[in-house]
Order: sequence, then C-alpha cells, then structure tokens
Amino acid sequence: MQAEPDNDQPTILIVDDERVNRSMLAELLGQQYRVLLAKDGPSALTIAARESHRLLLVLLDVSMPGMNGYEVLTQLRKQEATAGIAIIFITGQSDAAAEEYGLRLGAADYVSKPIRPAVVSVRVRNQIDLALQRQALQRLAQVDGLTNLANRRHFDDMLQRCHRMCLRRNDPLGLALIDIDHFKLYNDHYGHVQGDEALKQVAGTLARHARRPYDLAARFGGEEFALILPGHADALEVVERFRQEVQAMAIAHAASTTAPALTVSCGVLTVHCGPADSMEDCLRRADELLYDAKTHGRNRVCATSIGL
Ligand SMILES: Nc1nc2c(ncn2[C@@H]2O[C@H](COP(=O)(O)OP(=O)(O)OP(=O)(O)O)[C@@H](O)[C@H]2O)c(=O)[nH]1
Repeated sequence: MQAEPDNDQPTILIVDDERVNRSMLAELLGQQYRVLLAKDGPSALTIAARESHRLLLVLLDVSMPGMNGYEVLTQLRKQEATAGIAIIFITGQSDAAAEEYGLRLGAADYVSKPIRPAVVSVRVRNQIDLALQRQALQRLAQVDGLTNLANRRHFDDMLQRCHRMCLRRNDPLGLALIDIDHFKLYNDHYGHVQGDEALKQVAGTLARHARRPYDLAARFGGEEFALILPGHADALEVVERFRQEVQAMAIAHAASTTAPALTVSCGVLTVHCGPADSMEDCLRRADELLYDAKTHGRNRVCATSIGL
C-alpha cells in the first residue's frame, strides 16, 4: 500500500505493525514526502530492495512480531543497494540501553512513543536533508567535470558491480574503450579550448548510446572514453553506431591524417561472465582491441568475445 507517487518528493518508508501508527505517520509526512508503508519486517525489506534507488529514510518500529526492527536494519545493511538508507527507530522502549543498541547498529536517530508529531517532523526533515546532501556529494564524486560523464573511479566501481550482476543473471557484459584519433594534433591545430569542446561533443554522443538503465558512459582519462553495456549481446553494433555518429557530426579536423573530420577508434570486448573473470584483464583485452583499431587505420571498431 502506498500514497500517491510523486517523483520529485523524497521517499520515506514507514514500518510499523500497528495500523494506527502507520496512518498517523503517513498523514503527518505525506504532504512533504512520498510515503510508502509496510506492516512487517519482510515486506519492509521487499519494498526497500525495490525502491532502493529512491528511498532515503526508513522510519522503523523496533517491536514487531516475527522480525523486529533491529533484524530489519541488519538485513538492510547487508545488501549493497539498501546499506546506505538512513534509519530512524520508533520505539516504546525508553531505556537508554535499547537506544544505545539501536544507534550502535547504525540507526541515524531514535523517536520514542507516544509519537510527538512536531518532533518527528523535525527529526525526519534533518535526516532527509543529510541524505540529500550525501547524495549530492556522491554524485559530484562520480562525475567528470568537463564532460559530465561518469569519472574513472565510478567507472571502475560500476564495472565490478555490473560484472557481478551479469554473473548472477548469466548475461553477457559488453565493454568498450574508445579513443579520439589524433587528438594531440587537434589540440595543436585548434587550441586546447576547442579541444575541450570537441571532448564534450563526443561525450554527449556517447552518453546517448548508453540507453539502458545499467549502461554507463565514462571518461576513462584524457581523450579516452569507456562504455559498459551489461546484458548486451550486441555491444559491437552499439559502438559501431556511435563511431559512425561521431564521424557524421563532421567536427572539422584539418590536421588528421585519417579523415578531414574527428574520428574515434574503439575496442569492444563481450565477456560471457565466469566467477574467475578479472575486470583488470578484461580492460587490458579491450585496450589491446583498441590498439588493433589504431594500428589497422583508426576510425574503426575491433571486437571479440571471451568466455564462451
Ligand atoms: N583539450 C584537451 N585535451 C586533452 C585533455 N585531456 C587530454 N588531452 C590531450 O589529448 C592528447 C592525447 O594525445 P595522444 O595520447 O598522443 O593521442 P592522439 O594524438 O589522439 O593519437 P592517437 O591516439 O594515436 O590517434 C594530448 O595532447 C592531451 O593533451 C583535455 O581535458 N582537454
């Protein structure tokens, strides 16, 4: 059961076995937040897993039949997707030892019953503000400032995660390394500022080719880009379309010995995942394919599959 969804509002999950408490908190917080409700621990875990990308805060009753609030918190912390969600415990127990135990488990705050609406509102707002600040900082730490693509650190992180996901789902993992051809000559000819503009244009085109939810376009470093395409058996086609689109943008490159326009070379590896795969080895293999594309004339894609 959930209130009317609103994409712009922060999402809060209220977990309480007593209907009257759920209703009271939902009414109190429903104006400012998107509120989801759960009546027990297992359904709280299901909702949290499904909504992990949007869920900022869980208001969690400690005493519930079956699975208590402490167990719910412990389970949430075990899953990567839900580990960072802030928790406020709601409890009828007023002893300091119980409060200390909950805080030690990782709760952000504590609210005692009977619920005082004004206090709950402020405590919730404080935690939501903190969660939004954390999210903003996290985003900044993951983005390349010039191109707005994922930065190298985020790319490395996501490559490991996507590998684990593809392994679980028995899906192929597409991985591409991309390098702008003769970019030193471009900078030398047109200047560094125009070089930056060209990098942004290529990055924008690459981002449009990362279409599915888990696809990731990244700046790998300098004038090198990367693409993670989880679940794509057609990574070669995706990257080939990108290469053609860059060429069709016709960004003049008078100093290039490959074409009169800016072009890219690409190495594409499709990994049929196994538990022993090393992502470092896969990147090395993709880099060799990129090198092949460079040595075979540039403005082309070289691809192979491994692990079949
Ligand atoms: N404008 C600009 N240039 C950059 C940036 N980062 C790296 N570069 C330039 O990218 C160029 C890369 O040069 P090289 O590694 O020699 O590669 P290349 O000239 O593209 O040659 P090939 O890869 O063999 O086609 C260097 O001149 C770097 O200064 C950046 O953020 N902005």
